[in-house]
Amino acid sequence: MTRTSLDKSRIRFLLLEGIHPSAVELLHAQGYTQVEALSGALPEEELKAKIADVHFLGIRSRTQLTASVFEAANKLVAVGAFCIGTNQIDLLAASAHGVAVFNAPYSNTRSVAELVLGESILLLRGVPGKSAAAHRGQWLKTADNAFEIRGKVLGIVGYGSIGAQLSVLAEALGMQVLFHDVVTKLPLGNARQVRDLEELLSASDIVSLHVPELPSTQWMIGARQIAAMKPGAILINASRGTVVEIDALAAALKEGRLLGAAVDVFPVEPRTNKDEFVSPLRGLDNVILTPHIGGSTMEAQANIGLEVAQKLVKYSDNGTTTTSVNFPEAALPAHPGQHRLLHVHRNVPGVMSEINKVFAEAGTNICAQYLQTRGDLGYVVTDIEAASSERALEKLAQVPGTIRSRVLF
Ligand SMILES: NC(=O)c1ccc[n+]([C@@H]2O[C@H](COP(=O)([O-])OP(=O)(O)OC[C@H]3O[C@@H](n4cnc5c(N)ncnc54)[C@H](O)[C@@H]3O)[C@@H](O)[C@H]2O)c1
Ligand SMILES: O=C(O)[C@H](O)COP(=O)(O)O
Repeated sequence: MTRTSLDKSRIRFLLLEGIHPSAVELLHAQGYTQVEALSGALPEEELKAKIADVHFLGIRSRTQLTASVFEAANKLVAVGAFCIGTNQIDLLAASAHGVAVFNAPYSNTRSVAELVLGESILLLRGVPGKSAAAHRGQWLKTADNAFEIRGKVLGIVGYGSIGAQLSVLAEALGMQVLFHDVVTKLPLGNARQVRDLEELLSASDIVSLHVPELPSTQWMIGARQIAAMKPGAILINASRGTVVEIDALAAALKEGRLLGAAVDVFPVEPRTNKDEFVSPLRGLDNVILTPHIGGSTMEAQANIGLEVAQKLVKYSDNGTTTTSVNFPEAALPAHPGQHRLLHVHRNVPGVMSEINKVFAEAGTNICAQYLQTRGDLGYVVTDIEAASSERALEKLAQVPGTIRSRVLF
């Protein structure tokens, strides 16, 4: 088993938001025994108090990692987002504190696409309303406003991992797929990229949103865009709650301008399963409301638990940062018999020469050295003989521009 400078039994992991037990099992199997796993997200002040002693933090979409949280996280080495989205993390603050962030970019793609397709079929048949009525004792047997999915036009906004997967599944059911993306994308199957959002909205029977939370996607579907949709169309949002103006959607549904909607993500979501869900969409029978469970399947969660825990272990054990969302990416080999110095610094001229001066002045022989940069961040990894590492680490920490340094052996 690889060792780290800090004994593994002293490295503390905090996992929030009900991360799948596969993560804990993997961490234990790799020798990390100090793992605390909690079921919900923590309010900022509680999180700040708790994070002070934590080396690795695991979260999902609910935990807000603000600059102020990173300020309080003196020992934090890395964050694992056990999900796709990383909009809940201030990535600039993470980088400024030398904290690497990892996520699971593909593990729940299929789960979201399947949910959206299922909801599309149910909404086209008016099932949510008919089911709600049946629960109240009403028998709404009618073909009015009930349609097959075959031949309908699906408009996908954001043709990334989820949008593209949905496109393939939808075509298998006989749908015609249009998509809008800010990037020109190779269409899969017979899908077609349209000129702009307006064209997609006016041509689609179902519009499904799959964009990340960004300043450019905030409230991108408001009253004007909903008015541009076909009368009787369906809107599905399983992306982020800030993408749709929820009051405008509620108004269109109440007025019967849309046939229905399915919403999985909300501008404000309860922090835990014990908190109340409040939304203007509550009580509308033609709306499927789900508690942000697009990616919540046993398959996806078990895979995500393993994938992200593995990334954290690799970074902890040997410094590898492959697929990090904010760090320079370095795929590092093993370093048997040598000590490995990891140095995170501001990417400005002169830092590398200062670092190598430290080794030259101490007469330290460098066995291997790897450098990667990304934006303002530089990451240099140097393997040296064991005898010189303690002194070298001390000196490296004093190099101007240093953000963080540690040693692995
Ligand atoms: N409901 C859930 O449980 C759940 C699960 C997984 C992901 N998500 C959300 O879904 C989002 C999409 O996931 P993904 O894996 O497909 O991401 P992705 O990065 O693979 O794809 C996003 C696509 O959106 C496009 N895009 C960005 N800005 C756009 C804009 N203004 N207009 C049009 N297109 C734009 C990008 O170019 C990209 O092709 C995630 O960021 C996350 O927020 C939700
Ligand atoms: O970004 C994601 O992967 C989804 O929003 C799922 O988030 P969750 O892990 O909090 O369910």
